[in-house]
Amino acid sequence: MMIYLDSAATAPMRKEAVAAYAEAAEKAFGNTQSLHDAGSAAADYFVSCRKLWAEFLNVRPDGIYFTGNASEANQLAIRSLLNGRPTACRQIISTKLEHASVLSVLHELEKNGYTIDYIDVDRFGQVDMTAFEQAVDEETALVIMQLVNSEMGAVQPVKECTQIAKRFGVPLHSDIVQGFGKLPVDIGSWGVASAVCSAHKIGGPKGVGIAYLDPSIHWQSVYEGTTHQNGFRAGTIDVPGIVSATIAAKHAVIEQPQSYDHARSLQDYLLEHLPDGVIATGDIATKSPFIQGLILPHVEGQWMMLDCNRAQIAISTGTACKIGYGEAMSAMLAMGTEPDTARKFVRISFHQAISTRDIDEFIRVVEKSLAEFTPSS
Ligand SMILES: Cc1ncc(COP(=O)(O)O)c(C=O)c1O
Repeated sequence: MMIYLDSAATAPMRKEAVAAYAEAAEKAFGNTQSLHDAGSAAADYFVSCRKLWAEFLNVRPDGIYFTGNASEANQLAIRSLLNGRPTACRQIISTKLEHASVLSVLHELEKNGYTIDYIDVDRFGQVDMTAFEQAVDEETALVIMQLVNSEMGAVQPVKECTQIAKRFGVPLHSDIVQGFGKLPVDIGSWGVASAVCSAHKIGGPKGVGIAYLDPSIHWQSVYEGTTHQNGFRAGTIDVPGIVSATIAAKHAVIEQPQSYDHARSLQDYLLEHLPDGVIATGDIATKSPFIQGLILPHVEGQWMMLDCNRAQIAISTGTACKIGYGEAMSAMLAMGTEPDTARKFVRISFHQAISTRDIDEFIRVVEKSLAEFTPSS
């Protein structure tokens, strides 16, 4: 059986989430907009899911929206918030460690007259808070700060950044995809304007994104004339997918402290047994233990990934959304890593079913690979 060390790309579905999908697909197949009983049954499920997500995030239920994935949720939340900001505010503050779905929106916004201020990060991926504080002012339109970086696992101080931004009346959007259900998350008390989660990273189905938009903040839909979800997102609502995502989230939230401890023990075990010459990236004391970057001594990440795959171990060379575009190590470059070193990067990521025996097997394959592939070969 495959040893799956790539949960940051997507996690296996929880069996409770699969069962919940099947049940809701039968009982709640109606269109939530329909006025007959089938529509009402679907709408009831939808309303319950909104309430539950509001509890998970500690926010108001009328701020919860569902989308086709977190990439779409990032895009819609960012654009909806910007549409509600004064036209004179044209500066956006973020970092180069954001997910591709955010970086691509920023790229488009830059072409449309916004200035993007990418705050420097240190070699561990931590945002420079002095530079951040100096960059925000009344003319800032939006701050975009992810919670956990998907390549290195660096955790950003989202709460502190939100407080600083709020002093100037600036909203903050946070992509919490790699943090929700893994680290303690309290969106309500952090005070962020918007946050985004993805169901498939926590054992839910592919194709469900969750967005929170603070209902007290002025935002404007990117769609015209849609009556779905308060205009935030157009289209018939995927109730079975949302029910399944909600059940997955419920389990992830309940199990979060144990999952964290488990990931931490796997990370520590891996670091104690690292093969000679392999360097662990990130600040172990502050990073997410669910994601571990490794720099190999003389082998390219792509090569190691293929070698592991031959041994039935799934790892990755970075975020799945960028692979194939020659940018897999862009986060590392932002952290000041040389391109040659960045190419020797692999990422492994953990979930509940991984054991230290799986880590032993991974180490054995890496050691064998490194020994076989000498620089002169
Ligand atoms: C930090 C982060 N944000 C957003 C996404 C996009 O999630 P989805 O696959 O639901 O679009 C990912 C997935 O790789 C991610 O790691």
